[in-house]
Amino acid sequence: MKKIDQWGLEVFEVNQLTNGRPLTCVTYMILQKRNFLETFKIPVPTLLRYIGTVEKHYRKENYYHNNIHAADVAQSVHVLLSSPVLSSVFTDLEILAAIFAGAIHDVNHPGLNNQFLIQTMSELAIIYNDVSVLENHHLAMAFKLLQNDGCDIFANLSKKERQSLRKMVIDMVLATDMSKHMSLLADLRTMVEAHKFSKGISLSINNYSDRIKILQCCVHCADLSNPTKPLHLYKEWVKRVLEECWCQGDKERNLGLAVSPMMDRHSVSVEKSQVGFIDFIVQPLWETWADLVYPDANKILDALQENRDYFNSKILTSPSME
Ligand SMILES: COc1ccc(C2=NN(C(C)C)C(=O)[C@@H]3CC=CC[C@H]23)cc1C#CC(=O)NCc1ccccc1
Ligand SMILES: [Mg+2]
Ligand SMILES: [Zn+2]
Repeated sequence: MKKIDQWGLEVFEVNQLTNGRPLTCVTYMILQKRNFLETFKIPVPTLLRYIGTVEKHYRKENYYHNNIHAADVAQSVHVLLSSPVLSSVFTDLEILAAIFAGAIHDVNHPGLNNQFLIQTMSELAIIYNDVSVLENHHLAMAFKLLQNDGCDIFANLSKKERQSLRKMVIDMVLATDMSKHMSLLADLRTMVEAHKFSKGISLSINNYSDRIKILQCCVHCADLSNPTKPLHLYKEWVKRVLEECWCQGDKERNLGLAVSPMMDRHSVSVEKSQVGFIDFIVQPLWETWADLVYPDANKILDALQENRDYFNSKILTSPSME
């Protein structure tokens, strides 16, 4: 139980121990730990039925975008929102929404990215008119499953709470679309700069757009947290994400489509691209988040630096080793 509060939970072990139900286990433990089952009158059987159904709708055949990733993101959100700097900032409803968003944020992911779905004019791209196709699908699926018999975990929330939670979850999951990354990061930077002037005053944000911005970044950070975890976990995620990308690359090649650089198993240097991923995407986001919650995320930032140095050192040695 106490491990549920730690950064770097052995989520692959949890997957083994739970016979492939890490999401159900982790989500239950988090809500239990936060006493949300009482606060929001969520009956345990209803929770297990709903989250068990959601877990089944994550595709186990995906190397990366599966229920283990969902459990990892939900638990990472839980730890990030436990940051002392954020302790009295968010309401229980906002925290419930963020953990729920983390748990469902990739449900029924096809193991293909938006670009592929759009280029092949897939059913999903037609339904969502090429706009955040995957992210809209994950949301629609998650809320649809709530309507299954005995699955409405939010049945005992007030109408107002249900509407507010639904809006926040939609805003958070849509923000996990990487095409939104740069604008989200720019907004977070602006907020952190503004906050620096109100030195010392604890993070007091009273308008929805600033509050949701931080929650969106929290879920986005959790979604991009692989490089900040203990190296053995990070390496397992790299293996999985590349395997999934290369499967897509193979499909693109077979369809005569241009193979995106990251998807080509013959071209990518794993180490070089990981360093690129950290330098261009992960580090800028995490140093801004670490600024916001200073000093609570310093250890995470150090782990990121160590992992980057590890992959960077591998680049320097591999050419000469060949
Ligand atoms: C654990 O590694 C990873 C974990 C996740 C991702 C994700 N990438 N993207 C985009 C950035 C291509 C997504 O939209 C995915 C869906 C949502 C969030 C992030 C996901 C990429 C890698 C990687 C890598 C890797 O080795 N070089 C590839 C790379 C190098 C430089 C810049 C971008 C990618
Ligand atoms: Mg996603
Ligand atoms: Zn994800």
